[in-house]
Amino acid sequence: MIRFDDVSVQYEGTGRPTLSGVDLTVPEGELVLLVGPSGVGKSTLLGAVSGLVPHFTGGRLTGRVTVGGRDTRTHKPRELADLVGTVGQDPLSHFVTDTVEDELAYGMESLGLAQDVMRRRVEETLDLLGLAGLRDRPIATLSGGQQQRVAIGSVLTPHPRVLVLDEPTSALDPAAAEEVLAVLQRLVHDLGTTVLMAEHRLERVVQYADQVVLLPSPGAAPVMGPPADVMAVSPVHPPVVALGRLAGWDPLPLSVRDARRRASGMRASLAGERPGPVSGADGPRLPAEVVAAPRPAVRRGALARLFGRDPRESAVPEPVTDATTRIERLGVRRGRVEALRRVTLTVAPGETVALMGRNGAGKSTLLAALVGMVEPASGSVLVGGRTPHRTPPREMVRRVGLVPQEPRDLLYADTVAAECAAADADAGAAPGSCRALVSELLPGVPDDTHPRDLSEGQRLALALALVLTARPPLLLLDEPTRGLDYAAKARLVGVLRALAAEGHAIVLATHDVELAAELAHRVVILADGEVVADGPTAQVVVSSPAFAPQIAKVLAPQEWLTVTQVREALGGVA
Ligand SMILES: Nc1ncnc2c1ncn2[C@@H]1O[C@H](COP(=O)(O)OP(=O)(O)OP(=O)(O)O)[C@@H](O)[C@H]1O
Ligand SMILES: Nc1ncnc2c1ncn2[C@@H]1O[C@H](COP(=O)(O)OP(=O)(O)OP(=O)(O)O)[C@@H](O)[C@H]1O
Repeated sequence: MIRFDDVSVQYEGTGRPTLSGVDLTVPEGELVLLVGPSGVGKSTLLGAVSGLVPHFTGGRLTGRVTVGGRDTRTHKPRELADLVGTVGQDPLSHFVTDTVEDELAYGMESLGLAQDVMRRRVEETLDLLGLAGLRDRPIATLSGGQQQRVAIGSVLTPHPRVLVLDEPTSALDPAAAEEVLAVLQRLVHDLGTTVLMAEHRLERVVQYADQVVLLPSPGAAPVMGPPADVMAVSPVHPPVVALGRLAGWDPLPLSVRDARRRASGMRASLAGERPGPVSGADGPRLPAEVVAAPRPAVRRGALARLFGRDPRESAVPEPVTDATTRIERLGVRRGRVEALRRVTLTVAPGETVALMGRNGAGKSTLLAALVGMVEPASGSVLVGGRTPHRTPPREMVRRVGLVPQEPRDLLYADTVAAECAAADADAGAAPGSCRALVSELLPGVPDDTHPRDLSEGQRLALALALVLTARPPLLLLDEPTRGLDYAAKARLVGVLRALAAEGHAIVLATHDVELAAELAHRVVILADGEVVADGPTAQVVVSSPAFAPQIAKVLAPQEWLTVTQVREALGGVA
């Protein structure tokens, strides 16, 4: 159904091709998963199928890509619309209408489908993706995960024969991700739809794949095969595969269920052991330049963007008195929605708290309240002794830094180097501090690249580095692992642990249960705007089918959370 014949893609201004001599066949009616490290060219490969590469991205494509027999170089994306449905990494940039219902109908309207067919499919899709309650909502007021569901729904309604999905579950809560994957699997099994999907969170998807395509490194030939075979050699793999490799299980397990069946011996060997602390397994990994920098910090450009004001005017340093973040009986309204209700929470210096909960539960709203971007309807918020929404941004930035869900919101310069130079200057940090952080988080990001041309993971690494350069006492991260591969995630964990050890308080809103297990001292679960659980990570997540990491599910009722803990307890080597 999809064929690549000797395909290479090279972007302008880059020294070497991103894809080189790719030969690949995706058969009709299969779900094929595309995996590989951040920035390796997954989005580029998907773009060549939907025709976005090179028509919209620029660069030079040689060789031939055909979908259902149509050459994507001679057919514009518009001329493939009846055949291929595409969801990109940034749903916001794809929306063409204003409301949920209109967006679901748009693709069918452009294909000229009959009114009654359109009506029926919109209703079906609203139900299928849990969007019925949001049908009249302006898309701009939806949470990140709600938007991602609309983006997926809008490509399903025209019933294309081929679906091309770039990280379709990156903003979804664990249950929503399972629902979406079940829908995709049904399309593949019942309608013979062909699905080509890139995803970093392999723990969510690998068990659904018929075949896996691995791009091992930029420009290298892809490796394609049955999931277990590719996982045996892949540098990116989910925790159950890491556990299987550690134990030498053959065939490798791909799902929690497979691993549980194999794990009785391992459970017995671990019975007398107690899980070590998850944090602290790796030493601190802050680059020297950053550790050496004095702690100050105004991130001017970024703040002007976030707050609509430039906080440069007279940044007079003053001591931060109360370092504990205190939220009491906080209520926040957004439009007609009561986004937070009676939320009480404290975060002490040195503590890392993971905020979890379904899409739309209020996580981003809580982070927005901590930086003063939304105003409480009731209750109080204190950060560094100040009430955020009443405090000038130039004073708040010395107390709190936010990496938003969409990293693009922080980027405004023309090159990576210029962004970093500005961040160093704003933070009063040693020149090179920000750059060292980018390289630490994701090596291989070129200095002169325009931030617009970075891959999703590279862009996130840059945004993280910009905020981390200022080393704010309270660091807020909204879904910080979107687009990051496992290695980049491990490096992020190292940097954040080092910051926590230095006394920074960290709050991360995340759907990434593996990240929470690795990093968080405490997990707070929000449901419909209220706190429904708040406690030590192991206690909160181990008993939760939605929020438990894979290792906890495999080894329950024992309280193991990560492969590193198991490896250390068994005293073995991976
Ligand atoms: N329009 C462009 N112009 C120049 N370089 C680009 C462009 N688009 C992507 N690149 C570069 O090509 C490489 C591959 O990017 P791509 O987005 O395909 O990677 P990816 O595997 O999807 O990454 P991620 O997992 O982080 O999403 C990156 O180094 C990126 O900086
Ligand atoms: N401007 C707005 N007008 C109306 N409702 C809004 C607005 N902004 C957010 N909401 C609603 O407030 C609720 C909380 O949104 P929030 O973005 O805090 O959720 P979240 O937990 O971060 O979700 P996700 O996991 O999807 O990112 C959602 O139901 C959302 O639709």
